[in-house]
Amino acid sequence: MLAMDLMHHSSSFLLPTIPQHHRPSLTYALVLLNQNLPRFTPLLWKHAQLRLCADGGANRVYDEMPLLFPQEDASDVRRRYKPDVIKGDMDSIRREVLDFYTSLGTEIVDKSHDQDTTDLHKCVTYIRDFAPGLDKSDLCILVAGALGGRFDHEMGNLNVICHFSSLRIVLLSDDSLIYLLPRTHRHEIHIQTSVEGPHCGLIPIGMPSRSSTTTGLQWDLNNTEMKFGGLISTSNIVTGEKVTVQSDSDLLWTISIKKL
Ligand SMILES: Nc1ncnc2c1ncn2[C@@H]1O[C@H](COP(=O)(O)OP(=O)(O)OP(=O)(O)O)[C@@H](O)[C@H]1O
Ligand SMILES: Cc1ncc(C[n+]2csc(CCO)c2C)c(N)n1
Repeated sequence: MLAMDLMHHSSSFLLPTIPQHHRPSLTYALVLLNQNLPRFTPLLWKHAQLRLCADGGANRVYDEMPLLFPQEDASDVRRRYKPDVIKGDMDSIRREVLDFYTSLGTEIVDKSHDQDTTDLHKCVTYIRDFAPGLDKSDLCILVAGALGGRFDHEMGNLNVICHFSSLRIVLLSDDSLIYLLPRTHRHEIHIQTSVEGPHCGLIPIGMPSRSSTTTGLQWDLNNTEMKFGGLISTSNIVTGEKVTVQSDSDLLWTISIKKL
């Protein structure tokens, strides 16, 4: 059998500066959803080359970014955090917010005719089709405000990372982050112990896993079967700075984010 390719993962986007030697060296795009902005959103914003708001996500940037800089003038903060694109079905963004960012030159993409895909899906499509010649294997899409709200939205957000399984997409809230480990690769996860862990989970998504194997966890899997309704790995603990995962089915990786 051919050896499977290794995929590296690291949450270095949660660090104030991303070390140059870090593998993989990624380009980040940020999508802001219509849900409480994580407190570290300004950091994600700084690391990202492209920033999109999914419909009502623009209200969050408009309303909540100034709250993260209470000592500064709100309108200064709003002008500094100008999204490149607002895309969605436009049923949640407020008129004043739309007018404000339109006047600053933000690109507005109105997809109100599409009531079958979520606003996050629409934003990921935009990023995927942006710069068509560009190799997307070095691209990582950070999604702020993806968890901890309405359950149908949370499941919709998880469905987006499964739908676009060949893209690196990270769902983030104040408390945790989630991404997909495709079965097509072996995975090496570098743990940023200053900002994440130790609680983590591995969840088979879409179909049962007949065999998953890990290293670096307190409760490692050893050729273990996992399925919904049977065993899934929750409340696991990372024991060091490296976790490896290999499975015959796609798994969700989740790890807690430290409150600093
Ligand atoms: N409570 C929430 N929890 C998690 N994600 C959310 C939540 N609310 C919105 N989102 C995300 O933000 C995106 C934009 O939200 P927005 O409220 O504009 O969407 P919507 O489709 O108009 O919602 P609704 O179902 O309320 O009409 C959604 O596509 C979803 O990905
Ligand atoms: C089976 C089914 N369930 C729900 C919706 C509704 N819906 C899904 S995504 C979306 C857009 C949200 O901005 C809406 C309204 C649908 N179309 N099909």
